[in-house]
Amino acid sequence: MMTVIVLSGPIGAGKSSLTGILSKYLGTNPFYESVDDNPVLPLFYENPKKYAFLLQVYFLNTRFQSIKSALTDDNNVLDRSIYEDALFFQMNADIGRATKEEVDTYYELLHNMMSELDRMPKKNPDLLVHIDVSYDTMLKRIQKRGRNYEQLSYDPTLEDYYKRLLRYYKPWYEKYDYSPKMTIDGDKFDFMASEEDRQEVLNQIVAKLKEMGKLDEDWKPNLVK
Ligand SMILES: Nc1ncnc2c1ncn2[C@@H]1O[C@H](COP(=O)(O)OP(=O)(O)OP(=O)(O)O)[C@@H](O)[C@H]1O
Ligand SMILES: Nc1nc(=O)c2ncn([C@H]3C[C@H](O)[C@@H](CO)O3)c2[nH]1
Repeated sequence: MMTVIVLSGPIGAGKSSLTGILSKYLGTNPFYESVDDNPVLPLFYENPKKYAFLLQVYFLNTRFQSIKSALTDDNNVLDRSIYEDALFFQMNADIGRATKEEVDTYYELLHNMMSELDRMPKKNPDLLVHIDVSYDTMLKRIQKRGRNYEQLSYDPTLEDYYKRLLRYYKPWYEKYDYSPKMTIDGDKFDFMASEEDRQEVLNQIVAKLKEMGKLDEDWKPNLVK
């Protein structure tokens, strides 16, 4: 059975990490967001006002490409949903980093591209797994990962940007209804360092997939790599 799982959550929540862990466990394919190979991301952090729109179009394009492959392929796990793109752009527009014309053009393009998905075998993911984190956890992980342009030492106004992002995520997740959804407590579970925590998180996701009928009741991971 073809199952598409999408991860969501703020910067540094652990989406890429969990995408890797989960896809390995389920024996499916991971699809990653374009970050280290993204030529616009450093430009954006250097000059957000100038590059917010370009970055948004860049992400929309790469995300659309991975959705097209993921929705036609077998079983997949996607690192971040396309539904979060509008959240990012709305927030950037609200703090004056995009003009009204850019916002309108972006939304029209987004809707136009999303309507193309109607032709796909499936339009929405089967499950959204949201990683919930506090500001402190988010910041710790951003520091641990160490991308220069995401550090507060690079730009102290990022503190406000990150706190604002967390505020935008709450209502976004509550409203999200394109598929069943579940939350992982990213403050509580250190699924990178603790084997026990990792297993607990995987168990929660597997239990949800079983409850949804996406995995058989007696499903066991094939741990032979
Ligand atoms: N649950 C966790 N416990 C401890 N460390 C974690 C956890 N999740 C992620 N990390 C660490 O935090 C850092 C950020 O994780 P990751 O790159 O997976 O985040 P992300 O949500 O994909 O971020 P982005 O939105 O920026 O792509 C990495 O160094 C990772 O090892
Ligand atoms: N402005 C903006 N809009 C987006 O849609 C978007 N999606 C991701 N990102 C940034 C966050 C992390 O630094 C980095 C990795 O997630 O990329 C975005 N930034």
